[in-house]
Amino acid sequence: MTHVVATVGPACSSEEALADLLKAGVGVFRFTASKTPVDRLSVLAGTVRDLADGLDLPVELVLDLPGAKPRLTNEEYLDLAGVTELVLRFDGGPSAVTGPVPELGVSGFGPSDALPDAGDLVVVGDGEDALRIVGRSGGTCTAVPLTRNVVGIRRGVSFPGAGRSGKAQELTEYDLAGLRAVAGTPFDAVVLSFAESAGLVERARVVLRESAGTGPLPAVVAKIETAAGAAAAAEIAEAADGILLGRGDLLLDTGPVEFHAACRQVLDAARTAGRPVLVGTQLLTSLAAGWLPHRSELATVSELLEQGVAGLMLAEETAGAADPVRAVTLLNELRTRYAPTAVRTALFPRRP
Ligand SMILES: Nc1ncnc2c1ncn2[C@@H]1O[C@H](COP(=O)(O)OP(=O)(O)OP(=O)(O)O)[C@@H](O)[C@H]1O
Ligand SMILES: CC(=O)C(=O)O
Repeated sequence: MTHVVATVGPACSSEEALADLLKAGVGVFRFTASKTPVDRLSVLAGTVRDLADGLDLPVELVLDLPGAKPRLTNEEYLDLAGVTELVLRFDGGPSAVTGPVPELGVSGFGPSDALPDAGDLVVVGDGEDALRIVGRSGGTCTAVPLTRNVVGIRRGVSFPGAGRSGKAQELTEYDLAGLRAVAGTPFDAVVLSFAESAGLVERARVVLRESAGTGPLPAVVAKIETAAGAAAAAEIAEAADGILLGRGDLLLDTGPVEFHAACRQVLDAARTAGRPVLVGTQLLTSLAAGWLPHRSELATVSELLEQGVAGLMLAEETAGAADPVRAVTLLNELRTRYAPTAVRTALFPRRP
């Protein structure tokens, strides 16, 4: 059975909104630790579990750990309309988004990392916005916006051409702290972002085992979202309990031409290893832009349902868009039409 997965965010964090999503067909909630500390997410996850129990509906709860990715540090939205120039500070310090020249801190750059230079492009989030660097002085760049949208909170940033794929990856201090905090929380699974090797999954399991003692372990889901991750999908799928195909970041890394081949590589590897695969990002985002969804999104979602993927994950559609219930309702209707299976099986049965 294909599960409807919803990302929790500002558009759906009230109890009423979460209950509405459960009633509309959400079977799995994803909590992103890139935006909110794990202890607060654990409390919210407990609320969702209680709501589901009260409605007598099954639910699984997934904690998504962000991995190493440069991010903006802003705690407030930044409307790019009317902004002609802004400052990017690569020391990870706080942002100041009000004022004629907004300042955005960027975290995730070490002292030896090469900074972008004049002429380079900075892509914000999944590509909703882009900036062009026009000058650099030490660790600070000036940039001009190429788009006019509203920049969300702590969005990831990427640097096309710089290629993050293949960078040696370790669990970050933040992810390690998240893994240590998971024991005893309601989470059924943790997601490791930017997985590019089986080793990352194995190291995470060791940390989980150390902190869980003899208690049950959450499942470990590897999020594959780089070309290097797709190339290593077979070994990652063997090691992990499930795969999340993160199409948002994947496109930023592969570029548009290799994107489809990389997605296929991941889906094939998960199927061969017999692991559940969730597919996420920009499944029904067009619903927020107009009344009817784009035909290409409808076709992709319906095909993924026919293929029998284990889950389809809404991100911005439920976390940030105006009408999360509408997106979930449509996904549920498509599921009934294209993947009609009455039997619900848990995605992540608890490991001993
Ligand atoms: N506080 C929040 N918590 C979760 N999502 C949020 C929040 N505020 C806004 N959102 C929006 O919800 C969506 C979740 O994005 P996504 O699933 O890509 O998570 P992410 O990987 O943490 O994001 P990013 O693209 O910034 O790396 C985005 O559109 C994001 O802007
Ligand atoms: C979900 C996610 O992180 C992505 O699509 O990149």
